[in-house]
Amino acid sequence: MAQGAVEVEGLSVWAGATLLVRDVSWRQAAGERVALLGRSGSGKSTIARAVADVTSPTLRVQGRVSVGGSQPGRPRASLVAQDSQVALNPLTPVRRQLARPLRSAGLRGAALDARLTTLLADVGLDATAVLDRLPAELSGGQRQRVCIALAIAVDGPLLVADEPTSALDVVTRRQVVDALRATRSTLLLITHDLEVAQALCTRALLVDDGRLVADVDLTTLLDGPDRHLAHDLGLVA
Ligand SMILES: Nc1ncnc2c1ncn2[C@@H]1O[C@H](COP(=O)(O)OP(=O)(O)OP(=O)(O)O)[C@@H](O)[C@H]1O
Repeated sequence: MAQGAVEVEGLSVWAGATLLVRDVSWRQAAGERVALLGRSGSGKSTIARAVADVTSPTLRVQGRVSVGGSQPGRPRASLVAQDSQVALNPLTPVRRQLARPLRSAGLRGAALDARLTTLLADVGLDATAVLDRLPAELSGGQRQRVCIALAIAVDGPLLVADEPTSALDVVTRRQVVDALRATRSTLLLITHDLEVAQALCTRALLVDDGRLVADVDLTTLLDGPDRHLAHDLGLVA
């Protein structure tokens, strides 16, 4: 399997006797960016967390998720979660959290510092303003961007981004979109912002009531023959 290629087969997620995700399957080519779209509560985050293998222990996951190039004992995906507060260690300054994956990749000294600066600049942050702060000392939007920088620093074969731009202003949103595009990672993107989806992806998987109901081209979904689907799922007014 090529580095970053994704195969999801028969993925189901249960909360007790309730089926939250029903027998979902798809494939992504290495480097392909795919949007997961659907109305609120349809199961997108649950699918994303199952793919990233960070599902809450109260849920039962069935099915197979393979990511080409993932290493045994290491996460198969980096997750940019909706709640950036949870993703970061509250007691550790940003510098140490971001430096950890870079050190694992062999960076030290001036090369490490330079990478920290460019990583943060790519998400629109000034390194001197954030590196020595704790997550709680940052604004919500700054924290969200640190999470994205962290996911990019990990440089895994797959990036799963759950509403990565929802807390950001228009200018910062554009910077984050550019940073995500620049990673060249395979991306599974969850968003309610169709402009962001279009800026990053050409393909969309549509989710309704825990099922995958369509695998479509985003252009035909928003402006072409599949537009009725976008209406039915509440993606457009
Ligand atoms: N740990 C859990 N235990 C029980 N039910 C859960 C759990 N996590 C999610 N659910 C339920 O699963 C369903 C899907 O939730 P999910 O967060 O995946 O939806 P979503 O499409 O990402 O929604 P949104 O767009 O609002 O973020 C919801 O009905 C939710 O209440």
